[in-house]
Amino acid sequence: MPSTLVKICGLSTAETLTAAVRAGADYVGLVHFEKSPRHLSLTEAARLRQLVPPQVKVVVLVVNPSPATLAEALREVRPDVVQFHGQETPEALARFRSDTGVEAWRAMGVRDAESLAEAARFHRAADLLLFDAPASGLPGGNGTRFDWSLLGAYKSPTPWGLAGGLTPANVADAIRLTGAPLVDTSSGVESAPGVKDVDKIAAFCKAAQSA
Ligand SMILES: O=C(O)c1ccccc1N[C@@H]1O[C@H](COP(=O)(O)O)[C@@H](O)[C@H]1O
Repeated sequence: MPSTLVKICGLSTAETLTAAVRAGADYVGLVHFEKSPRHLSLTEAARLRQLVPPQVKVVVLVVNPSPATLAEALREVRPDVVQFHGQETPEALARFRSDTGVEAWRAMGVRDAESLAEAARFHRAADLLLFDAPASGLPGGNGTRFDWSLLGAYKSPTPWGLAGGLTPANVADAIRLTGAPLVDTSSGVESAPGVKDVDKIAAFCKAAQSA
């Protein structure tokens, strides 16, 4: 079985970004959302982007961005992926992909089995569905998990990933229980909101890669 892909999100310093790359993360996430403790200006995100080697993909996270912000993010940061973490519609995502050729991920809050049925609306529009806990306070990045057993028998024509409250201590169980092909964490590798911890980043990657 191929090993689980790992995304470390909300990186905001050169030291922690480099730690994620060294630990073998497949994706590194840069948050552009002013209400987040992990927010980066596009200039800061562009500077960090330059430190990422070609084998690691850069994800820019946005929440209901304006067309101008989205265009500027693409121009400045040149991400491999844009992670949409708001109420973006399937039509908007499909248009984004055909206009730009950039990969589009859509985060979905999972409350119950119904939520997974709703995700089907995005099957042709998104490159990947990212199942996260429902929004509380922020649209994401709250360190809360949902009932992983909902994904136990999940089959999808669209690639998908698991997020929400994942930590070095629980990620292996999460992978075993859900079979997630990709796992994504932010709060779980921090010492305080917005402050990444290099040891936790290394422990998370190791636990996910050996699950
Ligand atoms: O990280 C944030 O501040 C954030 C803000 C707005 C939307 C999403 C955000 N983070 C993403 O949410 C999931 C789960 O995060 P956590 O591990 O539970 O903290 C993940 O994709 C984060 O990148």
